Amino acid sequence: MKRTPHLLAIQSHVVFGHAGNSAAVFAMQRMGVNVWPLNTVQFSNHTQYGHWTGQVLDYEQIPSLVAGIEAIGELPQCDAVLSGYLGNAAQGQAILEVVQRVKAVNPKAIYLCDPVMGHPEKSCIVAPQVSEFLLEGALPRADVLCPNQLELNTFCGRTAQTLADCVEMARSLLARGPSMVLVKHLFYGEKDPQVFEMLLVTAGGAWHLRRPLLVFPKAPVGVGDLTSGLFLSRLLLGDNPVQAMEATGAAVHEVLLETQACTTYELQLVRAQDRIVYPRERFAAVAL
Ligand SMILES: Nc1ncnc2c1ncn2[C@@H]1O[C@H](COP(=O)(O)OP(=O)(O)O)[C@@H](O)[C@H]1O
Ligand SMILES: Cc1ncc(COP(=O)(O)O)c(C=O)c1O
Ligand SMILES: [Mg+2]
Repeated sequence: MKRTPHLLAIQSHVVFGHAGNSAAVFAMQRMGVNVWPLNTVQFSNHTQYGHWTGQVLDYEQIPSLVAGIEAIGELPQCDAVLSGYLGNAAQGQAILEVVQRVKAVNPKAIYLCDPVMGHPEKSCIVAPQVSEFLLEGALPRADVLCPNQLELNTFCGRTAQTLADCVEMARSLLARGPSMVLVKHLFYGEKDPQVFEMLLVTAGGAWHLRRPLLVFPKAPVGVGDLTSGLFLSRLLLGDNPVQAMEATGAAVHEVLLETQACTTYELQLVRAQDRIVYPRERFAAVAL
């Protein structure tokens, strides 16, 4: 029997709605992965509502919780660490310690970093110094990096104008640490406004995926977290990076179609659960 992979997911939790672990955990479990959620914050709701209540986890809890798992002998089962929304930069350093610990007991384990940097225009609020941590601390240590366009631009210190720019910029990150970069959403000067585009770059090549751009009164939140979580899940389940990108694009599209049909701001993950696993449509990644 094929072993079920285990994944330590370190990102936000929201009591109401879907962002961070609250967007990704259920979908990753539905895809067939054992998820160990470790919540960096517990907020009432995601920050794009403009106000929220709740707390940031004390950063020392992160290694402490992982030490607890190690003490019961289960840490070597951990196949991957995912990090996303951080409550502060100290949590980031704590996660790097955890990655080191996991790799010490399972050298095959991978670290996927979704570098959630915040987006003041979208009211995505992230603590100060988190961006510096992601640029200096996380990038060199990540095996897989899943930025959105704004985050890619920040890592590279320039704004992409063309698709060729995006490819070049993502490739430049391969020299700085990760062996794989998935840009979850491309946005550049010459972009076709009718399509939603993703880009995957590895040492072996670059692939471009196009799926329909859907119209929402207010863009749903948590899409990036869902994308990173599903991409890592598919890799752990044995997909090659291109297959993982295609499966992820198709699954996320199904969630967004259901969300659009229900006219809700929050992602319709529960209603779309079967289609996350068995999407009706596939979008082929094209080698560039
Ligand atoms: N097919 C789509 N049509 C329209 N908007 C989309 C689509 N897929 C994702 N989005 C929106 O695009 C934005 C970008 O998401 P993405 O770059 O994946 O990550 P992040 O959520 O980290 O910014 C999100 O606001 C999301 O709601
Ligand atoms: C608490 C929390 N977690 C995670 C995110 C990241 O969400 P996204 O997947 O849209 O990048 C946000 C965005 O506002 C947030 O408020
Ligand atoms: Mg994001």
